[in-house]
Amino acid sequence: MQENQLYRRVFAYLNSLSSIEDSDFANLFSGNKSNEINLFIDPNQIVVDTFLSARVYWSCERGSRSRALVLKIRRSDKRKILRPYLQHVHAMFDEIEQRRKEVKLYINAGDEPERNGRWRSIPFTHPSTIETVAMDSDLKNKIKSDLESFLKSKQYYHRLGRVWKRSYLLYGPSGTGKSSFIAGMAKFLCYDVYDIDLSKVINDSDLKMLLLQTTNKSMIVIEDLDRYLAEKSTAVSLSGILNFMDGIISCCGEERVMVFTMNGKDRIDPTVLRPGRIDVHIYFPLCDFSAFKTLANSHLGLKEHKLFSQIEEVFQTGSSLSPAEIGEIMISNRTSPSRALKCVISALQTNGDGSRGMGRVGQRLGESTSGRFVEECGEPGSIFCREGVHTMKEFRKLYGLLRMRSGRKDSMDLDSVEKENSKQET
Ligand SMILES: Nc1ncnc2c1ncn2[C@@H]1O[C@H](COP(=O)(O)OP(=O)(O)OP(=O)(O)O)[C@@H](O)[C@H]1O
Ligand SMILES: [Mg+2]
Repeated sequence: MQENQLYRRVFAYLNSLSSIEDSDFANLFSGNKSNEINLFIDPNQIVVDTFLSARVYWSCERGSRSRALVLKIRRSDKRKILRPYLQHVHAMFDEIEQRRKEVKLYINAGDEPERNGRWRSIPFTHPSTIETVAMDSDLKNKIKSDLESFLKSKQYYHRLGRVWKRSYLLYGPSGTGKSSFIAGMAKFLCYDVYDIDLSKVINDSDLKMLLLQTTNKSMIVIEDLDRYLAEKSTAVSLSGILNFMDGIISCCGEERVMVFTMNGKDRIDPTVLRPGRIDVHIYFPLCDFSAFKTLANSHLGLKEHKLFSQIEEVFQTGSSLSPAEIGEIMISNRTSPSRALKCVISALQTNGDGSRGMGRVGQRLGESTSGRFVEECGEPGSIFCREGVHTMKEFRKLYGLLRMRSGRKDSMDLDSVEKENSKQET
């Protein structure tokens, strides 16, 4: 049921051979870099390769449900070169991968039996990195060193008889950078991302199958797990999720990082959150003054400004918005940093009681035609004013059934990280 890794390796190796260009026909695909064109072996095409002065012939066969690569070697050469040749292909693949250095995003498609496998991939070009996400710098460094020590811990996990995998929960209100951080983690690890859409998973065993079809060195992501569990909007049962996270099936692959996101973990069954299923908890808070300064620097190029003290005071009254909301105000007003800061102040003051709706506010920013900020910012023509923003009152009216206090705890499960770090090999 698992993808034959040798197939993937040979396929990549063959497509890197110059002889593929000499054949009468091949498939042409545009690459990820501009002007890049890739040649892929075509069914019935024969690609010739040479190894230790022997010639070998590859062809590609495609049935309705399977694909195969066929290797032909002269009988007299077979004993001498077959194994070393395949080892050579393995080694070359590692080099190609190293050069490729492109992270892929896999998405689970609906059930299409005529197609091979359930995952579809595209190059993962999300622009976020760990560095571009505004968060407490100590916490960021701890997460980075946790990831680094995971990468180095193969022997350690094996000695313990544990699967070499680690699970992270990113939780916090909408628009606080959880998805962006996932992209940053994937790039930091150079892992492919398998993003599981639970609404497309047919049942528990389908979820297992998806897991079996992921590769090593990959990050498996389930976003909004709390919503799926609360709304029961997936055909997967709670026990299906638990087994996926830590069941016997999760041992069928290694070097996996699992990442789950939630808006809050209060309503989650504690068995989901137990160590092993979730090793590290990372809280993504609403914007505080320090995160605001990071955003002002990255979005407006401001390290200091005379309005900063006023903004700090507003934050001290308990007002807050998500980094997505503040970032959006800054982007829309980036031609005038002072106006951007004034707009941030108005937005924070409008949200002055320190609590806020925690619906998916950040994602709805573009939908309003509210002109409220037009007067407040005195810039009737700006894009931000015309298209960008609801007032917080309007947000609440629309989405404000759920409210939450904007606590600011540094909630990574540091105990477990530190205990483990101290044990891990360097
Ligand atoms: N901490 C942050 N630092 C920098 N940019 C941020 C931060 N949080 C959010 N953003 C920006 O806001 C937008 C939304 O962020 P993102 O999708 O990562 O939020 P999220 O926490 O996943 O939200 P949701 O819970 O609704 O999925 C992105 O464009 C992102 O760049
Ligand atoms: Mg998200």
